[in-house]
Amino acid sequence: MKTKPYEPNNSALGYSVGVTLDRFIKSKQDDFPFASGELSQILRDIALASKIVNREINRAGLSNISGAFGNTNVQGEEQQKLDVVANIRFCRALTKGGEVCAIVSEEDDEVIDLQNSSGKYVVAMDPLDGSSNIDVNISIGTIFSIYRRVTPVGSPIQPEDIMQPGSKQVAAGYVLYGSSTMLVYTTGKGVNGFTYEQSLGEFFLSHPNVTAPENGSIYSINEGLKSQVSDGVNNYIEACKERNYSARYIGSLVADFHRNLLKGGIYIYPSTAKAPHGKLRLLYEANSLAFIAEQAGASATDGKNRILDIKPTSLHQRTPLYIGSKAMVEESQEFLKETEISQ
Ligand SMILES: O=P(O)(O)OC[C@H]1O[C@](O)(COP(=O)(O)O)[C@@H](O)[C@@H]1O
Ligand SMILES: [Mg+2]
Ligand SMILES: [Mg+2]
Repeated sequence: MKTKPYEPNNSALGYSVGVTLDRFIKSKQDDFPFASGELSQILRDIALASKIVNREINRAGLSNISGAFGNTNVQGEEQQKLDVVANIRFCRALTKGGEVCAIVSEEDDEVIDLQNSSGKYVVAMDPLDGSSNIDVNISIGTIFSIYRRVTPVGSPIQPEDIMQPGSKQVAAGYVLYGSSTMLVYTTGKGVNGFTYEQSLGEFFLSHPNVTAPENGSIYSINEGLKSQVSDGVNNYIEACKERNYSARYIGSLVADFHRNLLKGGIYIYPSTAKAPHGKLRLLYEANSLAFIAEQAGASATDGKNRILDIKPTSLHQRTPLYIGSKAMVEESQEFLKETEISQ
């Protein structure tokens, strides 16, 4: 029998759909720290939940899951129905996936123990970030960090399994529900971004090996906080203005971070008079994005210390955050030091 190798005539297609997230994960599995397939499964579970959440978000205005849930979470913040829905979807996917033993979620005051005697991983997550933007059709996100538990698999979960510094993350990522939906993640070997093709129900590699510009000309801060923040922060923002930098602030951390990561810029949520430890959460906002930032060549500090070096002391701990292009983060720290010295 005559045979021939498969040689598709790609010019007939017009475009190639490219590499799916699933294939990409498989092709990179050997890069993973423990390479047994469990971490790959967690990433798949997160991708699956994000597709469901994406669908819920898209139709929120037409369904009864928009608006407030009528409850406040442990942070004293009003929960939106979609915060609750997203939390359930991600927790369910991670439970059914079978690789996770515990979940830390913004929406749950305590650690969720999945009672999974074979789960080697702990996930910390902000199921829906930027929830004040849900009902006004503005970009929102999901943020996640994955850690390997440190105590023996099968034994009861211990605080040291949960309270690990960000430098111990084995993977982290975010999903941006924006003008298109994207999943961006790292396993400590660079950062890759995938765009969701809704009609095919698949994420495709669209942003291979993301690298952050060394410097930038975008600054992102809630300027309504001006009277509450330090002189150092205000002086740095003034310097940005004098250079005609662009002010861009969406109010969804994932969206603000993503833009600055690709275009070059800095996102600042400093300590304020009302929130001396800042507003953002270390375990499932700052750590995840700091890991991605560093893997892309950017950086993240709390104004003094590298975010990834901070040893957490409480589950929903907050931290100031200066994150983005290396040169901008460094310069902002110089402004903070100068005012500290002159005070
Ligand atoms: O309204 P502010 O104070 O500028 O806060 C905005 C920040 O708060 C957050 O919304 C907090 O996230 P949640 O929506 O997950 O609580 C960030 O996404 C965002 O950057
Ligand atoms: Mg958030
Ligand atoms: Mg949230």
